Amino acid sequence: MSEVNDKIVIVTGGANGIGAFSVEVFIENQAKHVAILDIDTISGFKLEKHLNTTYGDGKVKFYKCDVSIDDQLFGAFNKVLDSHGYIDVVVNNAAVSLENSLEGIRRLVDINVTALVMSTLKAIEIMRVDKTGKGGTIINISSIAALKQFCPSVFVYCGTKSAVLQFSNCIGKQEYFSKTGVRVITVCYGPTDTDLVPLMINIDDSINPEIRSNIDAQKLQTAESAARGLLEAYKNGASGSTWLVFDSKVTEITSNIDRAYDIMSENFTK
Ligand SMILES: NC(=O)c1ccc[n+]([C@@H]2O[C@H](COP(=O)([O-])OP(=O)(O)OC[C@H]3O[C@@H](n4cnc5c(N)ncnc54)[C@H](O)[C@@H]3O)[C@@H](O)[C@H]2O)c1
Ligand SMILES: CCCCC[C@H](O)/C=C/C=C\C/C=C\C/C=C\CCCC(=O)O
Repeated sequence: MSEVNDKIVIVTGGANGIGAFSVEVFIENQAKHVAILDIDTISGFKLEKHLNTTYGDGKVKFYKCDVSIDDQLFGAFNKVLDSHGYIDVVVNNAAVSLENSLEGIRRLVDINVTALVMSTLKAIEIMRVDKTGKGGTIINISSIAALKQFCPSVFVYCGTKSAVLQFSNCIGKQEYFSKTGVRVITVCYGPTDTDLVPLMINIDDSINPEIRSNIDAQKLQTAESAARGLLEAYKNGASGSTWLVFDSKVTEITSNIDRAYDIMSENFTK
């Protein structure tokens, strides 16, 4: 079981929603420090103040950072390293869902996929035991949207969450983990009550009413219960494992994913 005690943690998109509760759950469980990387300065500074008042000065620091801009992302990692000497855990949580313009779709892919890949690679570089690191954990946030073929839906958003799942599972494989000592775990949330869900809007306006009514019919778990599920995955997950946090219940679904890939590749020769 992996402990949170004394860990230096980064949470991207940690100013609101599930990310904000994830920050609190790590602090509550004795993390040494959590860095919030987010573009939302108002919520970020407010959360920093609230958590430092509740848990003690210096426990949390907000860094204004657009994760899709490499200089800002890597700059924030370097500041955390300069201040604390190490990074133990990175939760790649930042994402957007609004795909109602071509420009918005490009930004969505940049944030949901490219930034998450860059952050993962940077974190591995810092933490890998076969270089100068001492190991660590990366948790990449995917979704039920990667596990089911929703239609109509926000198709690009669903594609980005599948990319997160496949990338994280491949780079998290035991063969690579045994070299780097850096666990990569994927957490897929089910529908959760945050600002992201109302912003699921397709570029094809003709399908938006159906998307909306399908989503409105859903029971949403709370952002806090989603974050508590993340902690369970952190504590118990092996590298390359996948966890579903749906309706406030946490289930390891690694064997389902492996079975699905076995089926999809059954006619391929090795
Ligand atoms: N809410 C759900 O139903 C649900 C379900 C499955 C998966 N997820 C995933 O959970 C994660 C958290 O989502 P949420 O629902 O809490 O969303 P949210 O919109 O409440 O929070 C997202 C946070 O990311 C930040 N962010 C957006 N763009 C950024 C950027 N370029 N750089 C830095 N920060 C940025 C926002 O400012 C915000 O604080 C996402 O990866 C999302 O895809 C959410
Ligand atoms: C991302 C899926 C959007 C699906 C909308 C669609 O019309 C189908 C809905 C059918 C059932 C809805 C069940 C779950 C989806 C609702 C919200 C998912 C949030 C997932 C996420 O934010 O990643």
